[in-house]
Amino acid sequence: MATTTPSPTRSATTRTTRTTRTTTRTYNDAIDALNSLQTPYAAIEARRRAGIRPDATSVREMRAYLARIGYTPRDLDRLNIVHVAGTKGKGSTCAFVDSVLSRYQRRGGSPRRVGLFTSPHLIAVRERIRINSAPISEELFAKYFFDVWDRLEANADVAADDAAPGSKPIYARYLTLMSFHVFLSEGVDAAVYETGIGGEYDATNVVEHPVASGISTLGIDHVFVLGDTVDKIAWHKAGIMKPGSPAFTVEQVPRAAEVLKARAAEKGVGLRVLDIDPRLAAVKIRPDATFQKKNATLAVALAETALRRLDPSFSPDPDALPREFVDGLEQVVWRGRCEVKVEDHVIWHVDGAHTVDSLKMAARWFVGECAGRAGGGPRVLIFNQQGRAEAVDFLDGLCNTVKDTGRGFEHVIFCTNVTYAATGYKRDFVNHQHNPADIEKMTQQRVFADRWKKLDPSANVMLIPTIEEAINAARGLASGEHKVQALITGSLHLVGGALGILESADAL
Ligand SMILES: Nc1ncnc2c1ncn2[C@@H]1O[C@H](COP(=O)(O)OP(=O)(O)OP(=O)(O)O)[C@@H](O)[C@H]1O
Ligand SMILES: [Mg+2]
Ligand SMILES: [Mg+2]
Repeated sequence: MATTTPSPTRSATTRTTRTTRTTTRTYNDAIDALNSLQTPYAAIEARRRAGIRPDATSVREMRAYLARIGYTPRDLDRLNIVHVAGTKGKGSTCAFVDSVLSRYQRRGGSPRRVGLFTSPHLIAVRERIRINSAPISEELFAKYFFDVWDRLEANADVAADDAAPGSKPIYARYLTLMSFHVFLSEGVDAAVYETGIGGEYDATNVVEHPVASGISTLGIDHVFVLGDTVDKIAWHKAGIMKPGSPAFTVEQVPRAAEVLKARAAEKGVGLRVLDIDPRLAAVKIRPDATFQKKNATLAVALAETALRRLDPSFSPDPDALPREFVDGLEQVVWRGRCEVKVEDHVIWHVDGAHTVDSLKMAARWFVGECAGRAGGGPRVLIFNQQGRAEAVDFLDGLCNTVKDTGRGFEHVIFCTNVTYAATGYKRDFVNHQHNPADIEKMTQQRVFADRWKKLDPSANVMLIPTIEEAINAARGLASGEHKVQALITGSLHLVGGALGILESADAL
């Protein structure tokens, strides 16, 4: 083991170096070094102002980094990758596929080991890289993190035309690169990959021969990077379809469907558009909602395709899903999505939705849960979405979906993503991409509050600095026999911080 923590070298994509020098290489050292690879707020703003959008250089750069750590894209074929893009439902679809494959894995035979790569993380960075459904340990994370670090430095000049010599990939790309090293080193033979942003130019798109590609529900998100219309967004997502690999999607809005079809034809890919799988009628999908059945439908097709590749004797039954599929779908664990946690005085509804459409979905789910209960104490919303000005427009659908039931939120709390009142952020949540002054002054939360007061003048709107204090404020609203019915939503950072507090521990 080396005795010094490396400090990040200067690079085209890394602008500030914040790594603290220590003499060990622990998980915390790895997270500090990783955090130093975040593009700082000022640089993001400069790019935005200059209108710089991602292009093919990002995938070329990933190939260069892959070479520096000792792999070729061909090596990735050993991972038998299922690749998923989409605006919403990527993570859920990937979790379903992983859960099904893990059931086959546990039975023995094929696959021998299942990898899952998802983003963002909810509670700890290491949950983005899982083996047999479990986040890799802190020790393993630190080991592979610094392996990659050292290899990048030792081969700093390899493929110098495609990635600046001595540079390191930015945060999400580093984790993508590291996941390949983890999975290849640990003998994973089936891996499920969620794209980060988009598809065509996403770091995961260095994969050339996926076993199957899946495109989940498309809608509007990340407009600065991907474009402001659903057809532009669909173009990016369609970039994960590869000649020679089957591709699947679900019913989409017409403009998105057209683009997917056209790009599939261009690439010579047979794209199948799936209706909700009738075999799911016998499966308890949670939540019992159309969007989740679409995710499950896509997952079934992807898992069947992967299993057929891994085990030539596997043949899907058109009439019923095998036990492993049913168990995998029913018992999947995908935290922070449609979770209910019951305390003495509060029923918490926790969902990481953070787009216009998914927030409406989350609101409908909340209303449905509340409707199932007699009486019901005050309705409380805890909301945040940091650093995205357009997030104020997320509020209309959320407010109206609940209000349309005849009863809106009586109390609405806007807080920042700062976890704790006393100690600030957990290391895994440090985010240099936000303007610290905005968090300090609660600039964004004030805009949210003003909008909500217009949407629902009868609501009691509060601004509270941290997640911890927001949770305590909601608890303080309980009175009498009826429990507070609280919805926490708007951001996975918020939801991850909240789960950590509600479970008074690392909820992983
Ligand atoms: N198919 C869908 N259509 C609309 N909303 C969805 C769909 N699937 C999930 N959601 C909503 O979006 C939230 C996030 O789901 P999930 O983590 O699967 O999405 P994702 O595509 O991975 O999102 P992210 O952009 O955070 O990576 C869920 O909690 C749910 O409210
Ligand atoms: Mg997203
Ligand atoms: Mg996700």
